[in-house]
Amino acid sequence: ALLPILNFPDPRLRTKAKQVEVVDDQIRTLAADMLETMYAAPGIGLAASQVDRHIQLIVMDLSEEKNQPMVFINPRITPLTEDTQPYEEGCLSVPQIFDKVERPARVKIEALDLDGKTFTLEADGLLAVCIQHEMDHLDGKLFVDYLSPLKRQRIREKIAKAERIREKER
Ligand SMILES: O=C(O)C[C@@H](Cc1ccccc1)C(=O)SCC(=O)c1ccccc1
Ligand SMILES: [Zn+2]
Repeated sequence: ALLPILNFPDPRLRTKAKQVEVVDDQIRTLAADMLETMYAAPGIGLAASQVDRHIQLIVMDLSEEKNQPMVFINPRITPLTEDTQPYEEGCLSVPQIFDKVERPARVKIEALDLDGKTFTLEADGLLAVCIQHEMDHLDGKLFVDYLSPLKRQRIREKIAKAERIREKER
């Protein structure tokens, strides 16, 4: 089922996600709903926090054909290098806004899969950028938090204006 995505500056996006205790059918159904919601947006990642479910669950699919879904449960990342790289990020919770964010260029990811089995993954490039962006969501952090206060204020005004226009059209 398609799930509603929370939009900045909704305070619920600032909630810290809790660990998943048991990987059961409820988690598997939520992961499937999150993938469906992500593909429909469209997006390449989605954290449970964005659909107002505050548990440590992330879905991603960086493939062109949108047929390589990845699921991370209780993910932990460790940077594999001090080198950082800038990347133009977007966010399904901050529509129409894109801006550069510096993040560690390579990371090691350790997480549970949908069978509850632990796996590790080394990531660089867009995979490293996206997993770190999603992990921030689970900590109640948004990519706009890395921008200047002035830019963040401008983004709030832009979103508020877009919402006023949508209200009028209704
Ligand atoms: O809000 C999210 O977590 C999803 C976000 C993930 C992300 C994208 C780019 C850099 C960092 C994190 C998005 O998917 S935004 C939409 C987007 O970037 C995109 C959409 C369609 C195709 C390719 C990219
Ligand atoms: Zn995001």
